[in-house]
Amino acid sequence: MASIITVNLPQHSYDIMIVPGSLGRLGEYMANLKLGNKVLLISNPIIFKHYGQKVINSLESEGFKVAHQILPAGEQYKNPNSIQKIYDVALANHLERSSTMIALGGGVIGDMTGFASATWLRGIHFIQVPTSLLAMVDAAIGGKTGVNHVQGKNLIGAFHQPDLVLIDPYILRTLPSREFRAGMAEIIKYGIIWDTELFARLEKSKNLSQLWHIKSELMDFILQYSCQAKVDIVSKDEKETGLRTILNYGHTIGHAVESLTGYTQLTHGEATAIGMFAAGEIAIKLGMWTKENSQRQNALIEKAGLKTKLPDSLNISKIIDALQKDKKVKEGKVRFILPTQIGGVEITDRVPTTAIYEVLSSMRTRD
Ligand SMILES: NC(=O)c1ccc[n+]([C@@H]2O[C@H](COP(=O)([O-])OP(=O)(O)OC[C@H]3O[C@@H](n4cnc5c(N)ncnc54)[C@H](O)[C@@H]3O)[C@@H](O)[C@H]2O)c1
Ligand SMILES: O=C(O)C(=O)C[C@@H](O)[C@H](O)[C@H](O)COP(=O)(O)O
Ligand SMILES: [Zn+2]
Repeated sequence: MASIITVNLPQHSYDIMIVPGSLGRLGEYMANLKLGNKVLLISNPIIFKHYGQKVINSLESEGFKVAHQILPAGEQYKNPNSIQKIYDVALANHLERSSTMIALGGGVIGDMTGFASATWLRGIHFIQVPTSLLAMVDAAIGGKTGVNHVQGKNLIGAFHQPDLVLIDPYILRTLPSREFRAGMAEIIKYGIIWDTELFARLEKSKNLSQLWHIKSELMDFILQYSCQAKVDIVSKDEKETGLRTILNYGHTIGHAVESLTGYTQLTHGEATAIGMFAAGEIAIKLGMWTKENSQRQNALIEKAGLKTKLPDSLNISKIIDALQKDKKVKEGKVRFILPTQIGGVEITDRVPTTAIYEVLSSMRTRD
């Protein structure tokens, strides 16, 4: 079922189109936006092989002049070096202020293309064509763009909203199951921080770990409600001065774990699941939410095939140190998003280090 969600922001509004089979119509949708005719398509080898030519044909049939740049796949390549490569191609192809960069990929390609488009000529047009579940429900929406620093996740970046987000759910058919499960982590996040109806639907579903076990009506519901949750939050607080911070649920510990494992061991969704489990345990310790609710959250995480143990290689003190590099740190204090009920969280800087230490210790596979 097709649907359009409009993101209404003070400076720049745009549509998220969720339309099955729409990838081959990207050129048509873009033509309607009346953007300049030069386009730089950014993708990775895996995704480009599946979908690149279809997208190029669609754009060229509408008269767009298309250049493309393929970047290596993987979170470890989400770095300033890849951005330099995008700039080089933008220069070689004379991209102008009216030109557009298109991200055809998961969150890694989306975040990097967004950042390159935010900074090239101080900002050009940008279109998100998310291909992973995680990017469809989260990364492609809301204008957070950027790259990692070796020591910290997404430390370099900019807010830059896209002109269009085109979601073609059929593309998910080629997504590896591990990546599907990673997307489920952010979907469960919306259930905890915002939407009790979404949470209840996830609870009712027998399987959340494989696309082919989920009925298409449920998948439609999940895409629609997750995108809507993100839009509701971002449209109230575009630049994360308050409410938007709750979208970081599970990311405080999750990001530390990602950077300490060199961005290679865990997917972003897997690290977020670990972070949500930890946040739940910390909230129980502080008397902020019940064991029963925590079990409901953790049952969804498990149903999505996501693990909640820390990788063996990690040292707990190093995780605690790494929390200091989180972007939410304010006046030297680490801020956590902790659950208080299903559909509600609180932002707090009052988490004793001992509580973090105890929880993380309990999450090791060995003592
Ligand atoms: N900007 C934001 O608001 C935001 C939100 C959430 C996450 N993120 C970022 O997004 C990134 C994670 O995104 P991700 O989970 O999409 O990872 P990803 O971009 O690395 O993609 C995951 C893997 O799936 C493959 N893939 C993607 N779509 C495919 C398809 N349709 N068919 C076959 N293979 C496909 C990719 O090639 C890649 O190997 C992280 O860097 C995270 O920080 C950003
Ligand atoms: O859009 C947001 O805001 C989020 O926090 C969404 C997160 O899922 C996402 O991983 C985001 O990139 C994290 O933001 P950061 O500011 O902590 O890097
Ligand atoms: Zn995330």
